[in-house]
Amino acid sequence: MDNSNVNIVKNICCLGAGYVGGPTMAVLASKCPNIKVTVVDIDLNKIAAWNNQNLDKLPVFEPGLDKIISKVRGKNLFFSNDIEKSIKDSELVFISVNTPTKIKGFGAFYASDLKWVESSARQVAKYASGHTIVVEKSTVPVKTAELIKKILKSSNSSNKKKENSFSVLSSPEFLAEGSAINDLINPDRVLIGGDNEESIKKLCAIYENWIPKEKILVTNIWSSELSKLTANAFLAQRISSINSIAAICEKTGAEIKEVSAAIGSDTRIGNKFLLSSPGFGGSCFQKDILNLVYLSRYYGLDHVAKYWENVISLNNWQKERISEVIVDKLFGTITGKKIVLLGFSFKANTNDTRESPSIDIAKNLLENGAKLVINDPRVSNKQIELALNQPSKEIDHNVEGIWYYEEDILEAVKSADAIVILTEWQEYKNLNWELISKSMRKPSWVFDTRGIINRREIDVTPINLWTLGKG
Ligand SMILES: NC(=O)C1=CN([C@@H]2O[C@H](COP(=O)(O)OP(=O)(O)OC[C@H]3O[C@@H](n4cnc5c(N)ncnc54)[C@H](O)[C@@H]3O)[C@@H](O)[C@H]2O)C=CC1
Ligand SMILES: O=C(O)[C@H]1O[C@H](OP(=O)(O)OP(=O)(O)OC[C@H]2O[C@@H](n3ccc(=O)[nH]c3=O)[C@H](O)[C@@H]2O)[C@H](O)[C@@H](O)[C@@H]1O
Repeated sequence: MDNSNVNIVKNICCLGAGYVGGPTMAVLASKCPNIKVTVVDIDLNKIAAWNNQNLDKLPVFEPGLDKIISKVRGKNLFFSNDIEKSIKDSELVFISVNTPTKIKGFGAFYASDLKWVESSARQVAKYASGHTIVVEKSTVPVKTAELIKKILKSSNSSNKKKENSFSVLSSPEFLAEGSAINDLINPDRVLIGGDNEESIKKLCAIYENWIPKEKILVTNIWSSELSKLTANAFLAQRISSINSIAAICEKTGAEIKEVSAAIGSDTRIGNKFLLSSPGFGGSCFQKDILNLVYLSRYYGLDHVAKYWENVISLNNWQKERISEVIVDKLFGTITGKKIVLLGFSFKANTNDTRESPSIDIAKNLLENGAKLVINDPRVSNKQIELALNQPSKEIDHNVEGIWYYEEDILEAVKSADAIVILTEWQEYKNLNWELISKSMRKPSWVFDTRGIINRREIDVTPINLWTLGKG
């Protein structure tokens, strides 16, 4: 697209300072020094945390993020509570707010709750001045842009004095947590959906500051919205597919890593996203598939809905079956047994625990009376308490179904019956198994749900090793 004639956008506002808004705007600001970027949020504590001088206290842990923040914060990147002024001053507003699954009302447990998107659109309608480009960055159901357009339009008709105009674009985000900075700097593609050519050109011109033109795809707005849901559904489907095969490996003596390598070398299949695991977590895969299921049902496509719903049921089964394997190997009962969980975030290199498989597995083990010791290099005791909905409690020999947090792994494993590796943190790849084995209760077990342990290092100890997807 030829953008040579467009007026360059100089002020951008982003509504939502979360896992997407924060890192995305930090990279955008660092690549576009002439654009002033202001990130706002209704959560005042979050904005305060983004402004914290101690970069270890940023609300999002993402490798490389602290360096970028230290370079651009206060120069052309600002985190602010002043939503009104930030919108008023901006020619372009990104909506990057949460769109979780509804938990009540029509469509509960399937549809996305769009109340935050709606409130964002209302804020823009109220405070914008002049022509404002509104860009959906949140993942939304197809046709959400219509809702945003209606809200923006109605604000004009209800306020005769205002002479604002709006155009709405979709530009979904494809970053993955833990690799967000690299994903934002070198994306496979950037997607822009819309019908207002002038606005599309302006957004293209921003991205072209660092992204090659050929990677910027322009589609109609509904294709853009649907592509985001589809991308996540396909990625999640690969994980459920490989996890289903891992279960067959365990029964037959095949090895999932070998199978993944064998099928992944077929270029039509590709070698990425074929790691078996305790199941996919994160705030989006399940939510976005449920959204697709809801959409399919809405349009009477029951077969399509069932097809995608099975990706989630396999994922749920994976977490359950791992919990069952643990109980089974520990002589059918874990009541009062000390089990160490290594990893609570849903994947390595993030402090995010949303929908982490560790949550369901921990809950299953607690229900069965285990005494859990939980370790994670980036997740705090408080986050785990919230996720498990149960306060931590020092081990009491008379109480079952309790857990506590332990920073020191060697301390955690003392007298433990089992260790379960749930997140593939680098810290867990090079543990001293000889030392660990000495302080565990015998017979001791290690359950490796990520396939990260070197079997030879365990073989020289008395530990029994169970590896996911290995017969
Ligand atoms: N987390 C991820 O890796 C990815 C998320 N997404 C999508 O991006 C969207 C945002 O996700 P996250 O950043 O993870 O959510 P988040 O929950 O971390 O952040 C959303 C923020 O928006 C704020 N907010 C809500 N309503 C607001 C309003 N009216 N004005 C200003 N701020 C408001 C919330 O207080 C919250 O801090 C979701 O739709 C998600 O599906 C897309 C790609 C990757
Ligand atoms: O919309 C979103 O939120 C994002 O969702 C995912 O990103 P994310 O959830 O951050 O992380 P992934 O790397 O996709 O991992 C998701 C889950 O799948 C698991 N996984 C991933 C890859 C794999 O081979 N096996 C596997 O079990 C991970 O451990 C994790 O629990 C997508 O990869 C992003 O493109 C998308 O933007």
